Amino acid sequence: MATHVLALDQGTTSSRSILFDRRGRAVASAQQEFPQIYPSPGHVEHDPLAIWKSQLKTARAALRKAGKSAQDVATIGITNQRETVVLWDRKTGRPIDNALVWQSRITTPLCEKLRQDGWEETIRSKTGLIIDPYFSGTKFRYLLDKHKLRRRAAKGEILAGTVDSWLLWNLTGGAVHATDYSNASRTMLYNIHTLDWDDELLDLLKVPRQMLPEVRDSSGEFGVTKKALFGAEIPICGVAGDQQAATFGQACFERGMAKNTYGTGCFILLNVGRKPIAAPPGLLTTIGWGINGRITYCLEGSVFIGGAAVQWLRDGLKLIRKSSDIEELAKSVPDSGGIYLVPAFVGLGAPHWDSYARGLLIGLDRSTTGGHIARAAVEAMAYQSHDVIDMMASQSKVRLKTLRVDGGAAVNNDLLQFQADLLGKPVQRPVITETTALGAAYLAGLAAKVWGSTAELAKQWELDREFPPQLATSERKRLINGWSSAVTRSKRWLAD
Ligand SMILES: Nc1ncnc2c1ncn2[C@@H]1O[C@H](COP(=O)(O)OP(=O)(O)O)[C@@H](O)[C@H]1O
Ligand SMILES: O=P(O)(O)OC[C@H](O)CO
Repeated sequence: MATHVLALDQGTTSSRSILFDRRGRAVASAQQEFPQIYPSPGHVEHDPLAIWKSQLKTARAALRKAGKSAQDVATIGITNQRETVVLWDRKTGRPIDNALVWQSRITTPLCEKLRQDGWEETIRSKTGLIIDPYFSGTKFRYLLDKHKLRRRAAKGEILAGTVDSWLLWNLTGGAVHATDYSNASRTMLYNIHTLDWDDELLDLLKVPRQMLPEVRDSSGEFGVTKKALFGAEIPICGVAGDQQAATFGQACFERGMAKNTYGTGCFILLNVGRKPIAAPPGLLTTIGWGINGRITYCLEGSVFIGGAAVQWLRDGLKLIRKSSDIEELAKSVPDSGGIYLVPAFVGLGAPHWDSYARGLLIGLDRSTTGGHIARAAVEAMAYQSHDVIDMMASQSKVRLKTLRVDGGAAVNNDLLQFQADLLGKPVQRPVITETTALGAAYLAGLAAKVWGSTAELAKQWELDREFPPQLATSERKRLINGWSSAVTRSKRWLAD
């Protein structure tokens, strides 16, 4: 009997596949990086075929490593870097151009124009999003304009989608053009109240509905893989954007439960229940997942530079050799010595959304060492996450019950302790931190009846370590005031 679930985790810098058993344990995994393409400053692209080929290769490798075949796999779940868009030809399956990656700022002028024309409120109320090049809508329009494909798109000859749809199309041999609620909610074209592509916004961005995927439950049927790919057909029963999948993998099933993923950036999602509550300033309302047509909504705050600041210390300043060395260097000093690093390297994301802000290191004197800077870089992840979580908790009327954490930098105990200290709330790290892939596996496995209910999944969540807050309120306030004034100084740097 097929008892395993294969998760395909298509990330920004690499494709990963993990095979899970019934108890949610990773049996085997494989990962492959693929090239990042930077055609001009602020513009990032991927080759869609490199995405597909690397994903397929890792899926096959994970099965091989586990000594399993397609017959052992009950279902596949897909999770993906979000907002990144691909256009392809329905007949040939060939991509029209490189994928425009979520980080790309290429549509900044178009977004500026939408803002000037007063679309902010309409877009916010319909989609839960703010106007920013981050989201897919303006990217679809950019590619349609660039290749003059609107007429063919309107006839359904050109298809468009986020990375999940692109993988689904290839996995099913061109039989299925679909996405799930969570990915659709990141396009700036999807109405999160009516649960449909929004005609007014499609018109505004001149995106023909015919090219867009059908939107389905995150946990449900998405077709089967083409037999030639794995030797037998495997049902695909789960799809979700990677941050939503991580929230699901962390078993944040109840209102008030939140997760923070500390990776290149930091992505915080708070489950707010069955109603799409309006987000506080600077935050987004987004769809977490849909199961049997029932939607769970989340508030989201995305911090663009988290662990990437540690990479900068490694590659730019050469203060450390590998990312994990940051821990020892940071421990060489008792505190940051009043140093703050605001890593606004690509502007600031939530809750500030200032694309003109730039990085700032402040408070230096002759006693400053690499240790202080290392500490400031780690603390910056916690400060930025604090700003988002504080805004979520104080202005949304949803009480934060738990903060669960994951991502590559969540191995850093000092970071998590500092986070708990800043929030005045405990932080919980689970045993399994591959929560993105696990979430995709759970969504697929629920639909394929590998697991019976979310209650059963919640029981599988296991605590590795809890970090209780230890700092006095006055000290917490002092630190946060210092941080806030550093952030203020970094804002609008380029604009001025
Ligand atoms: N011990 C550590 N302390 C702080 N940051 C770390 C540590 N180990 C890794 N990182 C950072 O975590 C990030 C990698 O996390 P990961 O979840 O793999 O990222 P992503 O999925 O966004 O590529 C890198 O930016 C790296 O610098
Ligand atoms: O691929 P990641 O982990 O960097 O995640 C990217 C996010 O989905 C962008 O919104």
